[in-house]
Amino acid sequence: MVRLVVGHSRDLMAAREQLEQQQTIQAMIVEEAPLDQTLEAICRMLEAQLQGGICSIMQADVDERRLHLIAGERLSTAYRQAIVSVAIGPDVGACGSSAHRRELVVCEDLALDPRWERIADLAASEGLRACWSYPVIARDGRLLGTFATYYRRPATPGSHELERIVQAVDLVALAMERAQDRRALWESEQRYRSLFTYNPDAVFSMDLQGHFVTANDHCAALTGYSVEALRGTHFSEFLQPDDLAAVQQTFELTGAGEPCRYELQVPHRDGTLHRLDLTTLPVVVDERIIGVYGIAKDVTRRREHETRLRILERGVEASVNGVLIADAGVPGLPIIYANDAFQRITGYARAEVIGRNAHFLQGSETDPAAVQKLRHELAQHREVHVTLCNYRKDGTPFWNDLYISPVRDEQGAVTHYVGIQHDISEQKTYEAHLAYHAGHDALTGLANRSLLEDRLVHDVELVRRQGKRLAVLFLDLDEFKPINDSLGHAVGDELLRGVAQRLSAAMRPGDTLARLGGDEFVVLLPDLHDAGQAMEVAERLLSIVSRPYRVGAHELSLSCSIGIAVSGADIEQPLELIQQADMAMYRAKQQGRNACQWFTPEIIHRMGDRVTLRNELQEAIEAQAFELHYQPLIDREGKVAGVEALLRWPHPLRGYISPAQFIPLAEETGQIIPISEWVLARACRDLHQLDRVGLGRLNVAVNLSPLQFHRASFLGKLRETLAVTGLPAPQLSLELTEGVLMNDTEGAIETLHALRTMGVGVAIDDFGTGFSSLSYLKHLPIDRVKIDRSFVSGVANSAEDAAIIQGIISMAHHLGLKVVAEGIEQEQQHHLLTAHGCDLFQGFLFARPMPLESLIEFLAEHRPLSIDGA
Ligand SMILES: Nc1nc2c(ncn2[C@@H]2O[C@@H]3COP(=O)(O)O[C@H]4[C@@H](O)[C@H](n5cnc6c(=O)[nH]c(N)nc65)O[C@@H]4COP(=O)(O)O[C@H]3[C@H]2O)c(=O)[nH]1
Repeated sequence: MVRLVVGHSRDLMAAREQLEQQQTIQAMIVEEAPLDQTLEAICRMLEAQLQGGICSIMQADVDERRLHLIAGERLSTAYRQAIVSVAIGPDVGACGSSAHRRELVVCEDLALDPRWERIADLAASEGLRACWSYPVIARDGRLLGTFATYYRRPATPGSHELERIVQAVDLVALAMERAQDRRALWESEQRYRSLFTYNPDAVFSMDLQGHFVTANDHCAALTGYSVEALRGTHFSEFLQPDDLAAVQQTFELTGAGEPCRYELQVPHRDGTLHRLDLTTLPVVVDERIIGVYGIAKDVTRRREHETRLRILERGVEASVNGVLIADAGVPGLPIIYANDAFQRITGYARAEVIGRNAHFLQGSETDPAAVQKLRHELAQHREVHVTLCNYRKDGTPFWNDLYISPVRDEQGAVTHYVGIQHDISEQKTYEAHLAYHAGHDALTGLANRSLLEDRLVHDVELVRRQGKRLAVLFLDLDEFKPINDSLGHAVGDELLRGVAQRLSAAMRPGDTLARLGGDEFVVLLPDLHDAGQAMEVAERLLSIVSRPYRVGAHELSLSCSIGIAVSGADIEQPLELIQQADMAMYRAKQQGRNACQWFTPEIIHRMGDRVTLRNELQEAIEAQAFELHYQPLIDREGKVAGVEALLRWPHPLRGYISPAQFIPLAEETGQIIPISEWVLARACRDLHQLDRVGLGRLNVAVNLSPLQFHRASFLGKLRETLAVTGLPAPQLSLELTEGVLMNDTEGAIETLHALRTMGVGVAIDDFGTGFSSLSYLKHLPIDRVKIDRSFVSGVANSAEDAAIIQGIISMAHHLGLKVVAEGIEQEQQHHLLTAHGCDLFQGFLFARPMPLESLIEFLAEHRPLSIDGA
């Protein structure tokens, strides 16, 4: 009984001890003691409960299908090392097999058990003979590990042992599961902490009132305040006043469970504004919203970048230049972008060009050298600028001034090419136009002086090498000026074009025909075997030019004078040939026009004369070295009816020089103006003096030069001269040639009316030699016409001249005009003219032009005088 009691109390003690051990282990589990320590404690507990049992625990790595030793201190180090990692498999010892089969595996005698073959010796040396392994399975069925119990003798478990083992395995499962849960929780915490800590954006949380609870370092960087300073601060303190209401609203929405996302400008502590992309989320714990999370991304730079990009993109889009972008990373450099201007310039729609290489714009006229340069530079990844001919979609060519630049990435590798194209077709056309005009005469389209000179220099060099000769023909029209003056510039221009056409048609390939201006043309004949050929050409041109022209209603005749200069073997200055031909032409003119003249050195002397004459004329003007002579006009009764003032130049060496010689030169040089002013003043003064000496108020006719008549100051000067000299206007007559009136007719008629108003008379000089007819006279406020001397000289012998004179006189009388005949040398002429009704007579027959003193004597002898008849 006592024994029983003793046995009973021993059981009780064992049970209590067991319970305490279990509680200790449960406490370790609850207190989260390290897993290996807890498991060792479980091993010790079971070893204490099972006589001779040695326990070890392995943890499963299901993914790798292995078991790793985690507890089993009672085993030797060598043995533990041997089983530190065991595969899970059907026949791998006791543990590998039980993990595989998920059931108790009993190896009763390790020495005999084939599953222990691999480490049978080791087990034997360890003194182990039996091993039972029990799988540790989680509540959800996962394999957690195995629990092994070794014996140093062959053994199989009885119910007692099994019961203890199952209890211990339950504790192992609990400890392992809790450890795994803890581990999972800790990992999850780490994950979320990482998300918070390492987030490149500012992450923060707020309580439901809007105070910061947590904030990562980026929040500090973004605001300029430390994380500590942020904590507890209300978000409103970081906002601009205008944003408060809107942010409050989104905060409330998020607080009510709705995530929000918006952009906001937030001032940094240093005053700079940062643009934030802000996301707010509710913080939900146990299905209850306890706060608001915020994630703020600083998009300031990105927005600035986007704005810049947008502006740039807009700039590219709106550019008047075509812009193409090609992908350098793809073979064939396909176009990936084309702007509107490209579409406008080329006519290709964007979709038609994307994906193609831009060389489809090239065509037959594209300069291969430009394309070569383009390819070469692009292959070197360099910028390139070329101007090349491209083609639009409709096939028309255009000039493309193209700049291509490589675009590089941060590593310097070329990723794209940007091509900027500028359609410079108009500019090219303009340049071609200018180039053409730089070398051509606008009126006739012939070469101009500049092109002529280039060709001359080139041709002289060529003929020198070929051993040939070159001739320069200088051609000047003979009667062009009067035609131009009388019929107007339009007719003159038409005539020049006609001449140019005829000359052009007569040229051979290689010849050059140029117009130097006015009525001067130059021909280069570069392919001469002998100089005689040049004369043949010149004569042919003379006859070509002299064929009649029809311009509008006018049938016109022209002739020309041609000077010829031929290159010698030793010519140094090719341009001299033009001067030489010019001088020869001038000589041809002097010799009666409509002629050709070779250049000879003797001509140079003659030309020198002309220059000398001009200089002497200038000296005479300055010294007022002219004289004025007067030739009387006689009326039908034989009385002196007036005088004509005629200019005389007493040359110190050459005696009196005829106005016919120097007046044309003076008109060319403009020297006629001071001369004319002197003549007018002198004539007025002289005639006024005649009156003062009692010889009466005689009319004086003064010749007017065209240049003088058309000057704006003409009438003013005339009034001034009359006023200064005191000559009454009715005593003055002005003699004009027909040509003067035809040129600028409107202005001329106006001037004539002004003269009539003043009382100054007007006579048409040299009547009959011009191109006009009498009919135009009726529109003119004139007083008289002077029949040209050439008709008067023929009146006695030529019936035709007599008829013309008769016609002129009757028509003039019909218009109320007086008729003067000049150059009367014979009585018979006077007689006939009187018979035809001529009113006034002038000529050597009555008196030669004479100085004023002689005129005074003449008048004294021929009294009484009258101005009424004039
Ligand atoms: N053979 C011949 N000739 C006669 C006879 N009677 C007069 N003459 C000449 O005929 C010319 C008449 O002048 P014109 O036809 O106006 O032609 C003038 C006139 O056009 C121009 N001229 C003369 N003086 C002036 C002047 O002061 N100013 C301007 N602009 N031209 C002038 O020079 C031209 C020539 O003048 P001149 O040599 O003085 O020549 C004068 C005169 O000497 C004659 O019976 N027989």
